[in-house]
Amino acid sequence: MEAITFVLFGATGDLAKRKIYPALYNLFIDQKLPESFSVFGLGRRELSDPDFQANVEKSLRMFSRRKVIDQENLQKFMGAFRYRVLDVGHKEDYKTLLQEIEQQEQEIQTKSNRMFYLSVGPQFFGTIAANIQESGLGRASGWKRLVIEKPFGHDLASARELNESLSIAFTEEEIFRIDHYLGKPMVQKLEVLQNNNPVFKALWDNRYIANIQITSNETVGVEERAGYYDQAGAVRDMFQNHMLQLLMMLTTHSPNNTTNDDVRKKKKIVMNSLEQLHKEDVKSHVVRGQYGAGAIDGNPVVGYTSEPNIPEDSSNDTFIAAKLKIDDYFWRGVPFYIRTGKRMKEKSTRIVIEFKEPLKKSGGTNEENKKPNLLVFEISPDERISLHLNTRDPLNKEKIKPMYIDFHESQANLPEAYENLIGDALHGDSTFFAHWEEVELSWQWVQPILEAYNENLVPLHIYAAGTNGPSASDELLEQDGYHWWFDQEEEHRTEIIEEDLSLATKSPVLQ
Ligand SMILES: NC(=O)C1=CN([C@@H]2O[C@H](COP(=O)(O)OP(=O)(O)OC[C@H]3O[C@@H](n4cnc5c(N)ncnc54)[C@H](OP(=O)(O)O)[C@@H]3O)[C@@H](O)[C@H]2O)C=CC1
Ligand SMILES: O=C1O[C@H](COP(=O)(O)O)[C@@H](O)[C@H](O)[C@H]1O
Repeated sequence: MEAITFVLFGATGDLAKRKIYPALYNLFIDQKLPESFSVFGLGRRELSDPDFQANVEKSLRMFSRRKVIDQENLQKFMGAFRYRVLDVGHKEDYKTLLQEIEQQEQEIQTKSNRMFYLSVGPQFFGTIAANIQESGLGRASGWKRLVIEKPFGHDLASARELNESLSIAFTEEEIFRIDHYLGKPMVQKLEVLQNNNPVFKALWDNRYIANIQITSNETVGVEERAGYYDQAGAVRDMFQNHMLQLLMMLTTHSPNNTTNDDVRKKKKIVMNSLEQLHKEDVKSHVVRGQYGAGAIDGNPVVGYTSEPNIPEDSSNDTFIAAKLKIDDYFWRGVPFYIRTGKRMKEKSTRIVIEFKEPLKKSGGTNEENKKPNLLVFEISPDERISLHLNTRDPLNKEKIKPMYIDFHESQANLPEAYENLIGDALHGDSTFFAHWEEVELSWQWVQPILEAYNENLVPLHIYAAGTNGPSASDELLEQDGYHWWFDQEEEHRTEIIEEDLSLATKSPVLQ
């Protein structure tokens, strides 16, 4: 791999500490960084190189999935890090930085490949891009790339404006928009699972699928992010990006051996086929919620408007459930229910595919226990694929008994989302990054919801912390004859797992 200079804006920030340094370290240990790799960390505060390196080491010890034990490797890794003061608005800071970077590139006599990672607030993106361009930092003799974090805009208009400002200095191929859900190992498997397993591929459409449910529930509240979150809400923080990306990754129908361009094209097709909501329809398709006081794991927690720095009269959304439809050959008629919320009963990100029930009653069997077939992708906190089937109860031949086929991979050895994504960006592979057209189409779909919220056309349901959200979200499915799977059925499911462990040798297991 060619030499790379990694220029990190926001090197003293929370994201760098919790995600970026551990990801780089794990890539280094896995020998996925080039031999010649240097990091210029940037921020306004004064820091010496040794102090900066000590901070990086602290972050590895706190947040890396691998224990830092090998001193020799650690010293080698640390040797790549230096820190420079740069205020994003000070043009002369960029010039000084350019001189330093050029000097170093000359020392190792290599082509200049520069990756600019903007781990700073989005209000700085445009200024930084312009200054990179103006200072000459963007004139690399090799490649240059820009990695940016969400939020990408506040609505459709601001996202477009932001994109224009980045285009001054970077082409679309050079921009890598991070959506960390796309880096999650299970999400990266969805397309491969579909394409390489005829049993899945054959069933992947409206002939066999009754509905699809995509959930990302969290138990945490707003935490220390009041300033950002009270302006964003669940719709911007999670739905417009992560949730719609999950929908795209699940529903694309791609040929085998797809290139990243194919994946992006297919995702765009899905977004273009989404039935557009009008502001007036939002109320019947979207449930808006905000958590009130309640309990998480038995511990009392305050409601959203009593959280520090949240205005008492805030009508910000901390929960959203929506019903979507994709009007294309494969998905016409299949409802997609998507929800995400804070201060929910459990932390769980999962996709549940509920299959249709075309089979006639099998003669003589008591079908009271019969359940629809379900295919479940658990994305986090654990990774698991499970298939729910019906079989004969060996103890009572007249009865149907649910059976559960389960594949579980230990998270411990899996790379983290940021590791996957930063590794891909260093290699120039943009498959698991959000293309501008997807981002624009996502904002376009969400825009009527933002407007309806703004004009108070959608009621704000207060739900108790530690529950499954407002009952209106259950009604969204009930009116179509469905329910959210696993909200009420936790015990039932645990029971099945335990029972099936005893049958493990008899049951087929997806491995
Ligand atoms: N933290 C997280 O988990 C996540 C964060 N993000 C996004 O990542 C970005 C960074 O977030 P986070 O690390 O939490 O933010 P922090 O507030 O923790 O860090 C902000 C960083 O920006 C630097 N900075 C601020 N103003 C300037 C300036 N004028 N010139 C130069 N540097 C400046 C700060 O350095 P200094 O004070 O030294 O100038 C600091 O390093 C944001 O866009 C956020 O939305 C996205 C997903 C998750
Ligand atoms: O991007 C964000 O994601 C996290 C949830 O991520 P997960 O990987 O833990 O599911 C969320 O807490 C945060 O509000 C949001 O900005």
